[in-house]
Order: sequence, then structure tokens, then C-alpha cells
Amino acid sequence: MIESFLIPVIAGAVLAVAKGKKMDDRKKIEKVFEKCLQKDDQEPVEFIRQRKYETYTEFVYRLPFYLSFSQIEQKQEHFENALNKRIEFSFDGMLRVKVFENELPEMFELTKEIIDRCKGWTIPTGIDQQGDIHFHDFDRIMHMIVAGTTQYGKTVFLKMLITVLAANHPEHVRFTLIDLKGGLAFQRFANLQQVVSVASDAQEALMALKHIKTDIEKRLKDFKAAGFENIRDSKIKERHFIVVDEAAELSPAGYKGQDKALRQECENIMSYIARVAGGVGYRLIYATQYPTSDVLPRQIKQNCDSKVCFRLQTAKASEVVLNEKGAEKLPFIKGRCIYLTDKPVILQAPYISNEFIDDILKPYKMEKRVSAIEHHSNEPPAPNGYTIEFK
Ligand SMILES: Nc1ncnc2c1ncn2[C@@H]1O[C@H](COP(=O)(O)OP(=O)(O)OP(=O)(O)O)[C@@H](O)[C@H]1O
Repeated sequence: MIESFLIPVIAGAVLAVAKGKKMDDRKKIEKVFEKCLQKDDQEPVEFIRQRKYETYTEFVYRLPFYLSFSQIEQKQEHFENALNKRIEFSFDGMLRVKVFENELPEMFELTKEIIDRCKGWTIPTGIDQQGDIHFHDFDRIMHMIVAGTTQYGKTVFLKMLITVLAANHPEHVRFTLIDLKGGLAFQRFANLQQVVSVASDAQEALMALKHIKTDIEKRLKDFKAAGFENIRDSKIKERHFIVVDEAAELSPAGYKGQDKALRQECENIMSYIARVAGGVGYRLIYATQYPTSDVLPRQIKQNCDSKVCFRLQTAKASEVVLNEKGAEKLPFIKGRCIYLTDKPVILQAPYISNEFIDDILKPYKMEKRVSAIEHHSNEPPAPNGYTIEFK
């Protein structure tokens, strides 16, 4: 899903034509000549050649006698608006038009306005080169893998996802947060009325996941009895997001005995959620900085049809997540990612600060202490003031 963010102010007819049909840059340039500089009965500019350089494409034209270089320079804004790119002109007997590729911004901050533009169960995934914001719809593609080497933006992305969904669906979203990086990243969400449980080690994760599995089994039975095929057929508005960061901690690979068995069970339940629970309203968000085939089991990968992949260290890791190389070549820019659903697109992911999170979520904070172990149910979120005992 994509929505126009920077609407270029392009001169009348050129805007209509350029936006209506998909035009390449050469056609757009020639359209501006036609609409702004040439008269119908006059000889048009003559295209000589174009060549692509690393950061720009150069188009070379021979000018007809009635057009001066300065007349063209005066229309620079029209050309830039029509192409929505930076343009430089020069003249050495030929007109040279350099069209620079747009650069992605290094910072794209989440705002209240962007949160308001998230319709249904969508979140923003980032901004692209053209300034368009991309959105991910969790009712269309239900589960997501978030990967990336350390310090490139996974946790910020997860916090953004939780904040946007909690802000837009305070009554209906529920979260189980499995934070295996010491429990620090998600602590500011622990007292949210939408958060059912926070687990911070493998044992707590297993308890939380077992509760969820029981809830899913019950819901599957209820749906069957009611003849619903999926959550959209039912009147249930609730969606339950299970957010796991760092999922490698739940991989049985490298463990022995009880530790291995415990993690194996966690992995089995996460695979179960990815396989069968989407249709009944459960969403798995599976984040890892170590994407190997051990950490990213086949069934989870196959059922998580959306991926947000920050820079990875190797082409092999990129192949594990995206089925193709590329994430290892992303620039060393925090928040730069590849968002993959049907096709990959490079984006700058939304940045959210802790202050902004606290500001947005203030109305939903409540006095409670929740644990993975002691509280878990599919009841609606407890109202403000309700106290849940912590272990
Ligand atoms: N979308 C973004 N835009 C700009 N800067 C960002 C973005 N996301 C993260 N950063 C910056 O990068 C830092 C690290 O981000 P984050 O904590 O999300 O990394 P991480 O991938 O979760 O790392 P780790 O796996 O080590 O926990 C943040 O503190 C922030 O300064």
C-alpha cells in the first residue's frame, strides 16, 4: 500500500499528463518543452542521446534557433516539478539536462499526522525515493519478519509498530511482548492497557506462548462452531500481536537437554501461530539479528509473507530473509531497510523517539504489573485502574 506524501506542484497540464500515465524522465522533459516553451507550429527540441551516470542521467538536446538557454533556465522549476527530481542545465552548443536520482532521506520521523493516515490495521513501513510513504496492512499480510544486524533499527521499528497500533486501536489491539534482549526495550509498554503479557526470558516466553496456543485452539473451535472462515467473517474486532525480539534466543540450535526442549516448544508454538492463527486474529512479528536457517525455521518464514530487513552482514543472511541478496549492500544508514511483500522496495523506516511514544500512549497507561506467567486471557483489555498482579 502506498500513499503520496510529497505532492509536487507541477504546472497544470504537465502535472496531469505526468501523473496520469507512467512517463519516463525523457518524456516528461519533452512534455515540459512542448507545454511551456514550444509553440505548436514550431520546430521541437531535438533529442540527441541520454547516458546514465552513478547519481544522475544526462539528456542531450539540440535547441531550435528560437529557444535560448536562458529561456530554458527560467523554466527550471517547471522541469523539476514535472520530474520531482533535482535538475541541472548546462549549454556547450548542446543543451545538457542532468536529472539527479532522488536520495532517500536519512531520517523520516513519525508524526501524529502519519499515525492518523494509517487506516485499518496498517502501519507505516517507511518512505521511498519519490517521497511516498509505504504502509503495511496486517489484515492483508498477517505476519512479519523483521531482520537486521545490531543497531540498524529493528527495535525502533517494533516500538513504532506497537505505538501506531495501540494509538489507532486502543480498544481492540492486544500485545504479547517477548523481549529477550533483557526486557529493556519493551518496558515502556508493560503498563499499557493493551499489553497482555511481557516475557523477558525463554521460560516466560514459553508460558506466554502456551497461553496463546490455548486461546487460539479455543477460538478455532468457536469459529468452526459458528461457521466463520476467518476473523473478517466474525464480529471480533480484536487483533492480538505477538512481538518477539530477539527470536534467536528461542532457537533450540546450540542448546542441550531441558533448555533445548523448552526452546523447541517455543519454536513449535510460533510456527503454529504463523501457520494457523492468522485467520483467527493473531499476528506474529518475528524479529532477529541472526537470520540463519536455524533461527528462521522454514514454516515461520513461509508463513510470514512480509519482511522488513535492515542491513545484514552477509549476502547469505539476506538470502535467508529475502530469498535474494541485497540487504548486505544497504548503506550504513540507521533505519534504511528493504520492505518485501510481493516485490522489494528500499525505504527509510519511520523513526520514533521514546518521548513521542510516551506522549502518544499516555492515555493508555495504567497501574498494573503484568507477567507472562500469571496473566493471560482473551478478555478485553482491563480498564484503567485494574491491577494485575506481577509474579
Ligand atoms: N528509522 C530510524 N531512523 C533513524 N535512526 C534510527 C532508526 N531506527 C533506529 N535508529 C537509530 O539507531 C539506533 C539503534 O536502533 P535499534 O535499537 O532499533 O537497533 P536494533 O537493530 O534493535 O539493535 P540491537 O539488535 O542491537 O538491539 C537507535 O537508537 C536510533 O538512534
